[in-house]
Amino acid sequence: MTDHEPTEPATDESITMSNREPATTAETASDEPTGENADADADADADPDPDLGPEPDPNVEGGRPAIAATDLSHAFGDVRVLDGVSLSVAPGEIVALVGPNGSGKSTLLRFLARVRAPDEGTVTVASTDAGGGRARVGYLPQQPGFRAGFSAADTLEFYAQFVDEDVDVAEVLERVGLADAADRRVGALSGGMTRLLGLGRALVGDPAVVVLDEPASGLDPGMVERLFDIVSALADAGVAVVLSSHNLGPVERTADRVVVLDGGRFVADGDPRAVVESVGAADLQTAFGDLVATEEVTGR
Ligand SMILES: Nc1ncnc2c1ncn2[C@@H]1O[C@H](COP(=O)(O)OP(=O)(O)OP(=O)(O)O)[C@@H](O)[C@H]1O
Repeated sequence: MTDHEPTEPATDESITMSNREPATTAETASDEPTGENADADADADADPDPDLGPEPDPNVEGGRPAIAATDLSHAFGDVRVLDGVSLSVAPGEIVALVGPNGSGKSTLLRFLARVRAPDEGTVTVASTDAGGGRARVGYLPQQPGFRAGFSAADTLEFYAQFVDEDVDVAEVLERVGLADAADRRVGALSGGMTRLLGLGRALVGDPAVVVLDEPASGLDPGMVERLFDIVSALADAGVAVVLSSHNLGPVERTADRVVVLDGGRFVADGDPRAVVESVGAADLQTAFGDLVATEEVTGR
């Protein structure tokens, strides 16, 4: 840490989450527009017995999911966003969540990251080691926010304090393509670079589950490819990855599984080829248009 040590967490939702500790930005701040921070207190409700981890699932490769969401339902006022969706993700699996604007992807990802709890349903994350290691989820929110005055490296050093593992911040910055920007003030980073820093923050401490909300948004084509390469490398290392994206080309090439969310439900769930073939489409982009009923942002 340098002499510019951050004294408080950044300004958005969290990062690498641990059950009950550390006290991260999930508890202290949010990008939620309606004062939902109190919901972070409901994390325990979302994960009633985290030490046990998810139940074995015969549909999941290897038997036991890294993360399992069961029967999640949620409404914002009159708007029912999720209607009984369940999702299990195996270690090393890449699940891409796609859907129209406003279909509830970010909401679902927040539940998976356990920065807030759904009205109904549970989210359970496997412990990182069978003997009772804590269950952690690395999370990139849709709009990562940081203290503008600190450097990229100092920012990750700050978050490294909250994990047990030794963190090589330079290596994390290298992984996400920000090695040359290590000493740059966060306030001077471009939008895409800020997102990459958010990705780096999600990877601090090598969580077994990573939840990425539109990680490719705002990245140039080369960085989009690099982003999906990073995702593939994470999966190869056994990390369960759940991401949302509107970049359907890279999603089709990279994801093991595509889940299409529309109308509060999953309207397709399978490997990209199966989803494309299920509607006789040529590619995922075309299949997406056939699968989703929403023709405009309707508030759902
Ligand atoms: N905190 C909130 N308060 C009230 N309504 C909300 C809140 N968060 C989301 N919503 C509503 O829930 C619905 C789903 O929003 P969400 O951000 O999850 O969609 P999304 O699929 O991630 O959209 P996009 O692709 O545009 O990012 C929208 O109608 C949105 O207006």
